[in-house]
Amino acid sequence: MTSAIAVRGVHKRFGKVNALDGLDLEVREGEFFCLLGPSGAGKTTTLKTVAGLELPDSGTVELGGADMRGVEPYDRGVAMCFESYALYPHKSAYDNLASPLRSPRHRLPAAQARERIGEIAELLGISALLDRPVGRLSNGQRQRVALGRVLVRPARAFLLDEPLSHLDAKLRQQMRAELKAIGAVRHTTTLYVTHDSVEALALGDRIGVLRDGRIVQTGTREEIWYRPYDTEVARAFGRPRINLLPGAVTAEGGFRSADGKVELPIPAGAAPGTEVLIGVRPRDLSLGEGPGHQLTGTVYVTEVLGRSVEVTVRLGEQHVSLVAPRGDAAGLRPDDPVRLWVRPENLLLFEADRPQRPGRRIGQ
Ligand SMILES: Nc1ncnc2c1ncn2[C@@H]1O[C@H](COP(=O)(O)OP(=O)(O)OP(=O)(O)O)[C@@H](O)[C@H]1O
Repeated sequence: MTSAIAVRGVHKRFGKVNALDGLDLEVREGEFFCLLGPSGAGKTTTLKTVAGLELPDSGTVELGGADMRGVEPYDRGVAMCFESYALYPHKSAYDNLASPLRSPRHRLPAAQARERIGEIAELLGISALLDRPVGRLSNGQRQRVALGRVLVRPARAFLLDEPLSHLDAKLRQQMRAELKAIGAVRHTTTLYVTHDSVEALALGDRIGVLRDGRIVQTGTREEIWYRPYDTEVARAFGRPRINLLPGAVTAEGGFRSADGKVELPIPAGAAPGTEVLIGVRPRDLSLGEGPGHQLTGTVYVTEVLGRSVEVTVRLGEQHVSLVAPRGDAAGLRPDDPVRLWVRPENLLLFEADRPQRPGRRIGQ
């Protein structure tokens, strides 16, 4: 099957900065693909390269199987929404939404245009603002108009650059839930850029993790969550963050922490003496006794997170955090002894981190 978007071996330099360093990316037809990466990873440059607003130094961009070399942005048929949105400040929100439908290529009869705009405005919660000049809207309202401007016209793909970043937390969460339900989005290949892993997990049919201008891992949320490529990917997903205990593989093939206080069987084969990190997510550690590996420690601190409690436990010289239902953690005080348990399948094993090179996961 041809990919809707294929980026192959793209390099892009700005002076001394290697913005894209051999980027490979494939987005399938109709897929909602999230590109996740920290600031400066090359997310915006990737979108601009697909849109044709930046030209690769080398490598290719294909849309629907066709090489885009020499094809102008306007002729690529993609619709892009920038974080720094370009709107007409003196025109009304309605006119801003309508302008793409007045271009020769996407012209719609007035009644049909009104219907389409009404529908998108409704879904984005901006119906009441349509008569207002965009210059007098809040940042969050303006951002929704900018998103609407992209979604209003048919496109072969939507390229969205942090389109919810200016919304307050509540609206952002609500829009996140609604965005994928918008008919146009459901039926159109979407490449969505974000630095927010919660957003990527919530929205992405698949997620591509971008680092230093290259994709380090592509997968479904389950693949990225359960089989992270390395410690940095593991740390990027999940709050509180994954616990990573340093130690080494023993002569018997188990794990012993660096301080000698924690011993665990390991989930994958690794040579004795190998320096490793054993990873367990806070929600996979439980208080008390259960069908898994048992650990003992003392309470360091507890913090209420709504209906659950984050408990930080001292295990030897290390701290681990776990998230427990409020009932289980009620009454725990600093220095109380506690027992913990973890299912063997929830342990992840990584090579030790080295400078500039996060430890890779060991095992299948
Ligand atoms: N036009 C440009 N001129 C010079 N350097 C640039 C230009 N555009 C991007 N860069 C540099 O290329 C690198 C990647 O930038 P890019 O904007 O793609 O990252 P990003 O992942 O989108 O970051 P952010 O989340 O901060 O927007 C950065 O180091 C940036 O400073």
